[in-house]
Amino acid sequence: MELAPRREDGTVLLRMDDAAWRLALHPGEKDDVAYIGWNVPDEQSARVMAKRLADHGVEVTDGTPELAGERAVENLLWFTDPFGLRHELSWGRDHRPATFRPGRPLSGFRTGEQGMGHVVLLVPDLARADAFFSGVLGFKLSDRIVIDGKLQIRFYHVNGRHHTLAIGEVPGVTGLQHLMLEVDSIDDVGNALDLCERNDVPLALTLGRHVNDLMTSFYLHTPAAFQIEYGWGGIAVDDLTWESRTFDRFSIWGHHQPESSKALPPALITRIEQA
Ligand SMILES: Cc1ccc(O)c(O)c1CC[C@@H]1C(=O)CC[C@]2(C)C(=O)CC[C@@H]12
Ligand SMILES: [Fe+2]
Repeated sequence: MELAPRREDGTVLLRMDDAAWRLALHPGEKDDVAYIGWNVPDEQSARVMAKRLADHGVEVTDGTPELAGERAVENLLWFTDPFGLRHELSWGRDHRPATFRPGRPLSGFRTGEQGMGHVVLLVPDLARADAFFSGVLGFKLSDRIVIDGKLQIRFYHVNGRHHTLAIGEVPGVTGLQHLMLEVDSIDDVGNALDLCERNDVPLALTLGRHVNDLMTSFYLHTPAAFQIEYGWGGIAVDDLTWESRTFDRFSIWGHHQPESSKALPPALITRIEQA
């Protein structure tokens, strides 16, 4: 990623394409996800969503000019999901054509119509999450993974990307499990693997290929209690013809947990609910 100028409060802004920035790292007391930004086409789209949320008893707050400036968007509104995670619906994102300079010459992220990538959230109640994200917000189911008769993960799309949101159920846990970033070249995945090895960045899962989106990827531990999945070659879905499927495993091959990773703090998950 490319560093944008650092803010006075210490916030680090990272660029992946010609958007002003895509990822913000804020200094804070604890490792947590402060907000998840969802860019929608225009204010009208956001208002339609706000009405649906309000009809379901969810409090929706309008952004302020200050907040919009911080997020580099025309404006936004925000709400919290049933598990307390903050989501922001924004429109009119600041765009700087032909300004992105990748850190490595071959690099390029697959964003555009498929957005920034995907997030995987962990929640204690997947049925409740599905009622909210699918039932209220309109995320479309792509696939499910059921292992040993137990539903584990639901994958949702909102554009051509196979999943922009996936949700796994883990009792007592709420938070961001990983952020997936997709690159245009398999060589970038290999180069990133080499860089992790050279810089002692611990892998969470080795190179592998997923059963559903056919993404070839690996997972690394960030210092901030979530993982990054770095991948290439995911399939696109066409909403008009897509039929959701159910799988009994995560991967076609690979995605093993390295021995060295087993010694790290378990899962490194952001937010553990109080009993
Ligand atoms: C199975 C799968 C398909 C596509 C993806 O982009 C993807 O990240 C995954 C893996 C999801 C992930 C995992 O492999 C390890 C166990 C995890 C962390 C969970 O508990 C929820 C998400 C799971
Ligand atoms: Fe993923």
